[in-house]
Amino acid sequence: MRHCVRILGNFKRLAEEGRSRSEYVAQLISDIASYYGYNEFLAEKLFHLFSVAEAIEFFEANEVSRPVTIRTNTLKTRRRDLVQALINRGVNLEPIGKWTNVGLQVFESTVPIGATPEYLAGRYMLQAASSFLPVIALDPQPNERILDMASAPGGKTTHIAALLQNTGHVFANDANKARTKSLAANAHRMGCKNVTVCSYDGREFPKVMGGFDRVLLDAPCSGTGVISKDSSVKVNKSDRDFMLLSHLQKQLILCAIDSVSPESKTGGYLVYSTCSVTVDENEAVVNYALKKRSNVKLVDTGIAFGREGYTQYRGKTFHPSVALTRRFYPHVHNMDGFFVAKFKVEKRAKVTENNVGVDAVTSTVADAAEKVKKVEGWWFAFFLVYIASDLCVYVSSRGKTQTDEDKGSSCSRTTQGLVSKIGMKAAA
Ligand SMILES: C[S@@+](CC[C@H](N)C(=O)[O-])C[C@H]1O[C@@H](n2cnc3c(N)ncnc32)[C@H](O)[C@@H]1O
Repeated sequence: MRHCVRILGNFKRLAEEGRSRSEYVAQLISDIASYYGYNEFLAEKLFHLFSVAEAIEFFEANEVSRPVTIRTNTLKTRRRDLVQALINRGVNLEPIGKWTNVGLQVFESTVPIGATPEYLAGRYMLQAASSFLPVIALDPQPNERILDMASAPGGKTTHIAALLQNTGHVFANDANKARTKSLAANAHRMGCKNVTVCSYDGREFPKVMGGFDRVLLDAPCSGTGVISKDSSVKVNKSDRDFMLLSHLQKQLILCAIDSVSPESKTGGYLVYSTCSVTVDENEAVVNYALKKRSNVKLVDTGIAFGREGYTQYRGKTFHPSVALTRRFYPHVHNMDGFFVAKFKVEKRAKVTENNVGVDAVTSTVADAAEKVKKVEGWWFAFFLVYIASDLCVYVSSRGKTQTDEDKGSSCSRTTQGLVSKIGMKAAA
């Protein structure tokens, strides 16, 4: 491996005659796969995210556990008081960094950190540092109505509830009903009185409920950012898995966007996050959302560190604003691999009577007009838009404007207050 890395670092001078760069790269990927125990497909996918030398750092970092970190529950205590209580029990800990005023890193402990009286009393949550980031980006404001679309076991839900100081309302949803038990238990333990737990496929929103000030979509993902915690990811992911995940994430993100109220006085934001580092699950999903929903734009995440998202990757070009998204890596930030994007949702430019899927049609029409304009000139483009806008009104009135990818998502904006009808369980 070292040999290949050295040669690829100075190919012109060091390569053997007659051996191409791609031969060395293929050899290196195969060596990485066998040395670190990945299937070759995933080793290659992850390798291409970095320069050669950095790829090795990434694979090495995945072999090492990340620091144990906890989040102070400000509904029950102050960080200073928690530190004192835990020091008294023989825990050696200190603040994680300047970017969080609730996080603590545990260096060593004479007691199990997940079973102290302070833990059982809900004064803190055992939580990876990277998991703080989406909630920092979400930046919930008191009295807001917030949807956590894929929320179990509730690390981020309980963080949101704490930032709301138990005001407003958090709807904590997860499609997996069994997982909502630990979510409800965590909400209870942490003293969250503003959380309602529900179990829907996220793609049913906003049909079941909409009009949220902010939505967090911490999406189901491949987990390529948390390999140090779950090494099974190294061998159990195939090309098909990434295709299916990306497809689901695209459906979910459109529903998440449509669940945000553009009229919100204090918010109107969506945060999309994953604990994966692949482009298919991150920039490609965000870029898809930008294409499908003309009423959203990416904004700064408000997180002071992290690498910019890719705007170009292996022949794919994304919208320039995708640079506003943030990537976090184990070998760079000493935290799990993570991705965070923040969208502002604005009012739709064009509203029809039933407001179903209009954007998809108008943007397709606009795209077509743009192509025609180049070939045939302005007059023909105007003619096409005129005809097509009639078609748009016709199609949207029939409610059949969604693409295949949109279809499973039930993303109509028929927001109704169905809370009493949908069998929700109050967590507190
Ligand atoms: C990354 S985990 C969420 C972690 C959680 N946000 C936290 O901080 O504790 C992704 C979650 O998505 C849920 N999920 C998978 N498919 C879903 C869907 N179609 N709709 C809603 N939730 C889904 C999974 O059950 C899983 O709990």
